[in-house]
Amino acid sequence: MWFGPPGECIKVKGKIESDAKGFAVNVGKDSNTLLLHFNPRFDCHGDVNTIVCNSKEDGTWGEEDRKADFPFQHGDKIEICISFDETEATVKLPEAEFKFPNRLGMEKIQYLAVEGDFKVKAIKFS
Ligand SMILES: CCCO[C@@H]1O[C@H](CO)[C@@H](O[C@@H]2O[C@H](CO)[C@H](O)[C@H](OCc3cn(Cc4ccccc4)nn3)[C@H]2O)[C@H](O)[C@H]1NC(C)=O
Repeated sequence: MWFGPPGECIKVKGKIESDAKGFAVNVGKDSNTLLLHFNPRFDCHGDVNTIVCNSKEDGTWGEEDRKADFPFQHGDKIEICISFDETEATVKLPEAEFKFPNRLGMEKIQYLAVEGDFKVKAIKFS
């Protein structure tokens, strides 16, 4: 099942564990080819309260992009809305929005994975 860019968004609804160290939302072609690895870190890999974004091409990570804002707290129930076009991916949260370049020029995705300390409640393609 392919998911295309024109104005669609992937909504991931869930709850951040109360003792979360970090979680990640990955979208792309498969686990080795990611348009976006969106990885909020509460305390892991030496990062505290930092969102790390990256791409992955044939299994190789790209250049990390660390965001300034960290609009997450332990135990939060959130909805993350991911959309993208030929130039960039957009991650929309209730009070924040993050952009990440579409480095791979991906035009549609067929892979979504949520990992780490996040309890998925619902996933919606709209
Ligand atoms: C300072 C020299 C070493 O640099 C460090 O190199 C690490 C290894 O490449 C970087 O960590 C990796 O960053 C990647 C993004 O650039 C990914 O986040 C790598 O994690 C992949 C992954 C996901 N998961 C599942 C998961 C996800 C979230 C929570 C719990 C499990 N397990 N491993 C994560 O291991 C880490 O971000 C990087 N730190 C810096 C400051 O550059």
